[in-house]
Amino acid sequence: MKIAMGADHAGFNLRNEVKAYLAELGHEVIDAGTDSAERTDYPIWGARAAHLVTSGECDAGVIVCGSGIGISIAANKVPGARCVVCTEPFSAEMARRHNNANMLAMGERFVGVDMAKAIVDAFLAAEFEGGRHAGRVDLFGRIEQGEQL
Ligand SMILES: O=C(CO)[C@H](O)[C@H](O)COP(=O)(O)O
Repeated sequence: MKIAMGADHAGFNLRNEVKAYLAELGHEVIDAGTDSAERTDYPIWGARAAHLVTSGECDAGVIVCGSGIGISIAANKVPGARCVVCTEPFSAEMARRHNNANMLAMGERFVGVDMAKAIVDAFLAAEFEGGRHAGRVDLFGRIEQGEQL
C-alpha cells in the first residue's frame, strides 16, 4: 500500500519508528513531515497527510502527535478523511471494519513502539465490511456537504 504519514514534534520519534516498520513490511510511505523534532503545530501535518489520502495519492494515512487527538481532529477537517485515534489494536480493527477509516492517529506520549506496530498491523489487516455499515459511512459525506441529518 501507499501510506501517507505526518507528525508534529511530539510524534516525530514514533512516526520515524512506524515509518521504518511500514517500509520493512513493503509499504511505500509518503511523508508529509514534519522533518525535525522542533516544536511545530500539529494541524499542519494532519491536514497535509489527509490531503494525500483524500486526493487518492495514498491508500491510507498514519499520523502521530503527542496524544493523537489534535492531529486526528485536523485530519478529520479535510473532507473525505476518516481518521481514528487508537491506543490498542481492536479499535483500529473495528475502525476499518465498521467505519471504513482511512487514517490512523496515535499518540507518542500514549503508546510505545511495539503497541504502535500492533495497532498499525490491525489497522492495515482489517477490511471494511460494507453492508449495513456502508450507508452510515455515506452519511459522513452528507454531513460534510452541510446536510442536517
Ligand atoms: O498531542 C498533541 C495535540 O493533541 C500535541 O502533540 C501536543 O499538544 C504538543 O504539546 P507541546 O507543544 O507541549 O509539546
